[in-house]
Amino acid sequence: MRASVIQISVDEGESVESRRRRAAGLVREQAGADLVVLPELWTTGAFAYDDFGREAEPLEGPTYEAMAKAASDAGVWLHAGSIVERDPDGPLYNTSLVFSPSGDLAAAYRKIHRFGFDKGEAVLMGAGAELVTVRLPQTTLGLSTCYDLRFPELFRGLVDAGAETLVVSAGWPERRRAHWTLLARARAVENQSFVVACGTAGTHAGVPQAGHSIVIDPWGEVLAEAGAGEEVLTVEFDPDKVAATREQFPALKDRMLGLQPPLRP
Ligand SMILES: NC(=O)CCC(=O)C(=O)O
Repeated sequence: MRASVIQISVDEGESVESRRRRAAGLVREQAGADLVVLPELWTTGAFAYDDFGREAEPLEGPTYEAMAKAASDAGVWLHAGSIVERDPDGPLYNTSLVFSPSGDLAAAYRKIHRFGFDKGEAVLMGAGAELVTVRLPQTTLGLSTCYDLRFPELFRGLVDAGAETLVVSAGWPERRRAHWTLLARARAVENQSFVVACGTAGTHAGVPQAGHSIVIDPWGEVLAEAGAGEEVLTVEFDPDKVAATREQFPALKDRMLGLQPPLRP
């Protein structure tokens, strides 16, 4: 299986419209890949909170249109990263879109863990409530977005739902790059799954981005890692390695579910 991870640069100097055109062009160039992945909120930038309201779009808005067409032109499964979704009956959401090679929407995932504590995304957006997996011919994807990476129970839930390849679409800052790499590898090892983690390059809202998109196998080995700048990371991997790893080292079978808190303080 061949995956292309598009670590696009998100900088204020470029308009959203221009970046949308460029992203669509980069997706088209990946014809022949099985899976193409874009990062979180690459239209506005994950930290450009002041732009969220202005750039919010309906689910089937301009980014949806451009990405559906790019997926079908390239004939690839496309995780199109996330958009600021304006729900007509509710708040804004940080919503990831996955398209099939015919350009049909296969899944939408609303980010569950919002970043910012008591500001930014955490107050500007609503929280998703549903885990989302997507069945591809070669593997089952489990979807997550950026800050979700810090919450292992989300990934365990995805594995319980059949995920074998955990996709992390992110806009992770350079300041915490060590956490990004460490957590991505931990999620791969503890879930005996591939991790395909796509971040952004560039600087927006004064926040330099980490880049360093990374693809990790179920044993925790790094198959490919990007640098800091804009880059398309291409990697081949064997999806059967998930079943083989889980069989050879069946740690997932030793889970002790329903542990109780101590009886005495
Ligand atoms: N966009 C995000 O979710 C940022 C997450 C982050 O910076 C962190 O977890 O650290």
